[in-house]
Amino acid sequence: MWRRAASLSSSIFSSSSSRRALRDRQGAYSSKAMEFSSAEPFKGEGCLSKEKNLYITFVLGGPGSGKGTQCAKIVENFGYTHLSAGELLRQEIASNSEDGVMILDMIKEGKIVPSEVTVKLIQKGMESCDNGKFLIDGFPRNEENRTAFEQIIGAEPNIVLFFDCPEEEMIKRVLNRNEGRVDDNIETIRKRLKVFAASHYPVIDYYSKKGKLCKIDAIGTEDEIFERVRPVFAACEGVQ
Ligand SMILES: Nc1ncnc2c1ncn2[C@@H]1O[C@H](COP(=O)(O)OP(=O)(O)OP(=O)(O)O)[C@@H](O)[C@H]1O
Ligand SMILES: O=c1ccn([C@@H]2O[C@H](COP(=O)(O)O)[C@@H](O)[C@H]2O)c(=O)[nH]1
Ligand SMILES: [Mg+2]
Repeated sequence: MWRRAASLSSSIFSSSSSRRALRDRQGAYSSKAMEFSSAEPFKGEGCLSKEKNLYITFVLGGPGSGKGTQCAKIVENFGYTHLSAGELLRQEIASNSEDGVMILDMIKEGKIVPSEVTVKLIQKGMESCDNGKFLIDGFPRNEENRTAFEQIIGAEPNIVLFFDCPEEEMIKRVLNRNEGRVDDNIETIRKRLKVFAASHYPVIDYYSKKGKLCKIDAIGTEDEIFERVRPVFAACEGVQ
């Protein structure tokens, strides 16, 4: 399940020297599956609270691959804060904010909203929370999202989950979702799948090369899939 695995808990860093310090303090991941080094979490400078130790998981996968469903189980079992980028954007539309109309148009077309807008919403979500353990669901969707997060938040994910699901299964799940989403129709799903295929893989590749990617087979029942996810978080307990 693990290809290699995650670095340790980080905090947020605004300067390159503190980033270097983080790299120095982050222990190398043992080659033995799911065994983390025991280095202490790093408390550094950053745009969020200096007191907060961050442990960030990016949760990636195509539309309908089960990210939200599995995040709910991780929250229940391991006490993370779930920030779904799509949900934050939908809340922005619902609040009639300045960007709401633009965001709605992008979502209807399955396009990726400008990074700055999404990262600011994620930042707000992270700031409003005492817990430093975050699941950031459905983000980053492309390389530009990824670098914007690093620049604005000043942090990298500790681990990246990727729910690997065949297209036919994703289409079936989205069409059965029945939550009234404007993008849950076959026309928009096809567009979302195209965008996913074109932009997600460079991000996945990037984290794979950094040894942070954990690819999960997303076929099976929700509980079966969670049993593949559980050891990832069980292994992180005690190093956060
Ligand atoms: N393992 C599973 N088997 C069958 N259906 C599932 C499974 N996991 C989730 N679902 C259902 O599939 C639909 C999509 O799941 P979910 O909303 O978790 O996906 P998602 O990856 O968050 O999608 P999106 O990117 O569109 O938000 C939901 O209706 C959910 O109940
Ligand atoms: O980082 C993001 C996340 C989402 N979007 C837009 O929202 C929809 C729905 O996202 P879900 O993750 O499926 O809830 C997505 O198709 C994009 O249009 C985004 O632009 N950036
Ligand atoms: Mg979702």
